[in-house]
Amino acid sequence: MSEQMYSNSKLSVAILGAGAWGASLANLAAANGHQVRVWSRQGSQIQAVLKDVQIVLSAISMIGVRDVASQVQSFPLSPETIFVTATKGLDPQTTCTPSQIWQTVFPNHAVVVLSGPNLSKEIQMELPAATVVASNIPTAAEIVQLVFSSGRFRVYTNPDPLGVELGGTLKNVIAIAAGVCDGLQLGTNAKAALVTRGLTEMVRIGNNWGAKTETFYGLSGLGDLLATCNSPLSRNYQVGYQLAGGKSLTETLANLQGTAEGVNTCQVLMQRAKQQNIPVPITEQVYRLLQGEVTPRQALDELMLRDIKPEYNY
Ligand SMILES: NC(=O)c1ccc[n+]([C@@H]2O[C@H](COP(=O)([O-])OP(=O)(O)OC[C@H]3O[C@@H](n4cnc5c(N)ncnc54)[C@H](O)[C@@H]3O)[C@@H](O)[C@H]2O)c1
Ligand SMILES: O=P(O)(O)OC[C@H](O)CO
Repeated sequence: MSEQMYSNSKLSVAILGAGAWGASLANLAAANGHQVRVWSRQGSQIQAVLKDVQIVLSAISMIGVRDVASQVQSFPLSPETIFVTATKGLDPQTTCTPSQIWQTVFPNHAVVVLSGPNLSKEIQMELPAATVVASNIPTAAEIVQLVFSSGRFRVYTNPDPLGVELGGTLKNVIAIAAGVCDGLQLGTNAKAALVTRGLTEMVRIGNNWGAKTETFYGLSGLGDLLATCNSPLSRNYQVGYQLAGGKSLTETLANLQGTAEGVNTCQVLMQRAKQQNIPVPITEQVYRLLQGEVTPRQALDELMLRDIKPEYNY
């Protein structure tokens, strides 16, 4: 496949998942003149949506990715079909990322990760935004870049799909902590410290996984961390904010519109951090808060009263 071949052509795109993010991405591709079909488990037959498509984009919540990938596997697709994953989560059974699941199920296809500071409500309002598409196969990322790029959605390519994917996934846990920080009215200094040390924690986990440090300082890492930690539109931020206000996790999730992936991601991360011996103090306090083991104030004290140490181990 070549980018040249695709640059002026209108592609056939299947979007799996008709939630907030799937619908927004469908609108962006359709606005560029591509033929877009959307599938959701409540609606049309998956077979009809997949027929003759060149791109399959998944915006399914993490909980459904493995099942949907194996459903897709039972239908014939051209070997040229590119898979794009826009899910920000980790598989609880294997700790795999969504792209690792898609690549395992479709080992001979190109897989592209799409991730960035992309609060879907703002994108639906046609406000300007930027994102990143990353793949081990650069031409596949370039094709996906062309499908979604427009005057209101600027798409960058990146050669580190794991780093791009982990940035979008790990920041959700820090966004829960940021919601707690604002809910407790801890101030701007505290928030700056939390987000900065949160980024350090993301880099530490990402490096252990094999991702590149510099990717976390780009749009899909720092960019998405800033967007999610500073916006009440973020479901993950909302979870932390409600917990700080004294609501239980069950009550908070019952009233939440859409998916807050950070809740599940936090459990998976703790499991992996323990196995790999990675220090993750913020994630650990978010985990204990979600488990009901500490109050938001106790979690804050635990973080502040750890042994003092250098900022970096150079
Ligand atoms: N909303 C955003 O601003 C945004 C932006 C970027 C990335 N994301 C990521 O995209 C993913 C989806 O987010 P969303 O906001 O669209 O969530 P949502 O809750 O609005 O929609 C989730 C979609 O996944 C489907 N789904 C859920 N469980 C399923 C299952 N078991 N089998 C099949 N389908 C299932 C739902 O039917 C729905 O179509 C999440 O991983 C999220 O982190 C969201
Ligand atoms: O609503 P959230 O917390 O899932 O965040 C949405 C996006 O990930 C922001 O980029």
